[in-house]
Amino acid sequence: PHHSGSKQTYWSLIMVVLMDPGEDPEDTLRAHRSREKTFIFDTVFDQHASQEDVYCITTQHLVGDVISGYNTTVFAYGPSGAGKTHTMLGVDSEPGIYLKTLTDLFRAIEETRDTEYSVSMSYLEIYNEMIRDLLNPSSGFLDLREDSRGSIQITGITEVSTSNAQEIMQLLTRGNRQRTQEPTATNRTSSRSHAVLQVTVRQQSRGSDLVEEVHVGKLFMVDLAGSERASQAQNHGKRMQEGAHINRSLLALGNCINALSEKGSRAQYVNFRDSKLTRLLKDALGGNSRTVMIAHVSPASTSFEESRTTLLYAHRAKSIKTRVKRNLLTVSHHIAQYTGVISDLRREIQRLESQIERREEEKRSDAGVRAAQGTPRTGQIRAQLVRAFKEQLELRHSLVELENASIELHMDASRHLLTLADWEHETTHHHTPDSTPERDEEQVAAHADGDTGKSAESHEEALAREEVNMLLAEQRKIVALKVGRGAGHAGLEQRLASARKKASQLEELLPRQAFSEDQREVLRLLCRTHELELENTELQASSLRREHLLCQKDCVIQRYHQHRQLCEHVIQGQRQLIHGKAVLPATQRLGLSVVIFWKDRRHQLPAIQPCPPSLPVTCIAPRGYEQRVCVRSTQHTQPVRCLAFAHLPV
Ligand SMILES: Nc1ncnc2c1ncn2[C@@H]1O[C@H](COP(=O)(O)OP(=O)(O)OP(=O)(O)O)[C@@H](O)[C@H]1O
Repeated sequence: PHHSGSKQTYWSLIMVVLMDPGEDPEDTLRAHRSREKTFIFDTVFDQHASQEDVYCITTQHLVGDVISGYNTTVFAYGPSGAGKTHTMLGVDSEPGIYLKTLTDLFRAIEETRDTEYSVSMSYLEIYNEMIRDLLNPSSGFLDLREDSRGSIQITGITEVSTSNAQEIMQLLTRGNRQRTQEPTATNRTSSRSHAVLQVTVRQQSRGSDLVEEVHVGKLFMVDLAGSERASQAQNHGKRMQEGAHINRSLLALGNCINALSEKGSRAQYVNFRDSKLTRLLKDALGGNSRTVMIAHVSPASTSFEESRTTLLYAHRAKSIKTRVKRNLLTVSHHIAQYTGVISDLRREIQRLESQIERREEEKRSDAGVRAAQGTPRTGQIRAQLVRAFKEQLELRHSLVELENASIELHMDASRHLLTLADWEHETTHHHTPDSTPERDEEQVAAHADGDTGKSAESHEEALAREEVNMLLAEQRKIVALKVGRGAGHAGLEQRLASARKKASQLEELLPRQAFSEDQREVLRLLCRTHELELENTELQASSLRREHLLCQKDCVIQRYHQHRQLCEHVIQGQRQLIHGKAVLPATQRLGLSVVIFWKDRRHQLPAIQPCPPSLPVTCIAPRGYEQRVCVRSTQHTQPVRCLAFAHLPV
């Protein structure tokens, strides 16, 4: 029942009862074999639901999500002729979800001030496992590719930017006319392909001077081809072949839905690669997307089987859990800024060069000042001077790029080290409370033997360490490129210094007497440009350094936080011992319980290692650790309950 008291109708139906048409209510003997089934969904619409009702309840809430940078998907699923295209595209008098969503999206964007948005859309169909651009059908079949981040791209697809709802409806209707439609036994205008309308919303806001934040929200609206039973569809030849393709991709979709809905209870391999449709909907199905599935069924008794399979699919799809995260891209401005400075300077040089040329031509035509013109040698020197200046610019550009790469590498390495530290913290945390003296002794012995504890080290940790080593090696290479590798391998810095020297030598070579005032002016301008460029570069470098410092400070804060947690954990343990809450193993009760911090040389993080209770205690720091506290005691005749040493890093 729906209440139409207000302007908007609210639907509170959530149950579908699928009744078996072959069932005789009088036949009590077959009652227990009834195929009647009840399904519960988030919402159910009956034949009275308007396009507005369906849109408001299923899709409207996704508009805000897309604007905030989330991936969202709506797809219409169901047998042929059940009304999928009607729901998604609709007709001019009753437009469907496509147009209503886009209208709301543009309205929401218009209402938001101070933020820059750009919206683009593409419309494609998957017909017989081939992708066609519905906005530019003459472009042939397009390729589907997965980029390095795992997101799906369609190469060469037309992206249209428009905010006019009318224009969009025209585009979509025109696009839909290009869609492969054929009359079938079940639908006069049956869509023989899957249609996908993709809307991308980019929201740009300047977070700081250096880093720009970009939220990219994607909305997929999918009108699937109708599933059909070959026997009922009575299709032949081409139609049958299409039907087979449609059914195959829908089967692949069904398999994915099955596998995904069973995830969690038991591990399942989800094969998205079986069809273009599932590859395209990968994120929408089980990844980073808020997804709405609108299942369509016909109330006709002749459609009982289709309705049953559709409802079963939809029911399974309901249990799929996706992991949604906001798509945030941070665009580094470092390189852009430096490149900006350099191209400004290039423009300046060009201006100076044309000025020189212009002046020279003016002088050539002016016979009176011919004497003041430089000799051919002067012209050569001047050309060399400009070349030297250009060389300096190129070198500076390369240096800036190297600096940026080095910083990125450093930050990557820091992140890896923090993860490793976390891992170490976790393992220690894990080992300490339930460590037995025997195990502790084994561990220390293993460390003493020079074993770094590789057996205990997980494969992931080994990989992470390898990655850190690679990053550090890369960093060393960059340093070598910058400062050089001894004789014969001059670094960029050295080359820049010699280019500077060369330029000043050339300036010295210019014959002073033959200098016209114009030439002097040109050189003065060149010098000024040099100075400005230097100032600029220095400013950029210092802001880069500042940001790097902030980043480093973040890392340090995080490290201290981890360290504090570790200390709290130790203190808590010791308190428990003091108050007698924790029971020590018999051997330990008579011995010395010592907690020692070792300082990790590589990333300056403390590692906690309980010592064996047997006395005397000799602590050997594991390889890679710097020993900060060493406890040696032979004095304990009395049982010592607890001693704790905590050596905090400076
Ligand atoms: N709720 C509705 N109100 C009015 N007409 C409808 C409704 N649903 C469907 N129709 C009409 O029924 C016919 C079939 O619907 P539609 O083409 O949307 O089905 P479909 O599921 O997309 O089929 P196929 O998978 O074969 O493409 C169309 O003429 C459509 O206008």
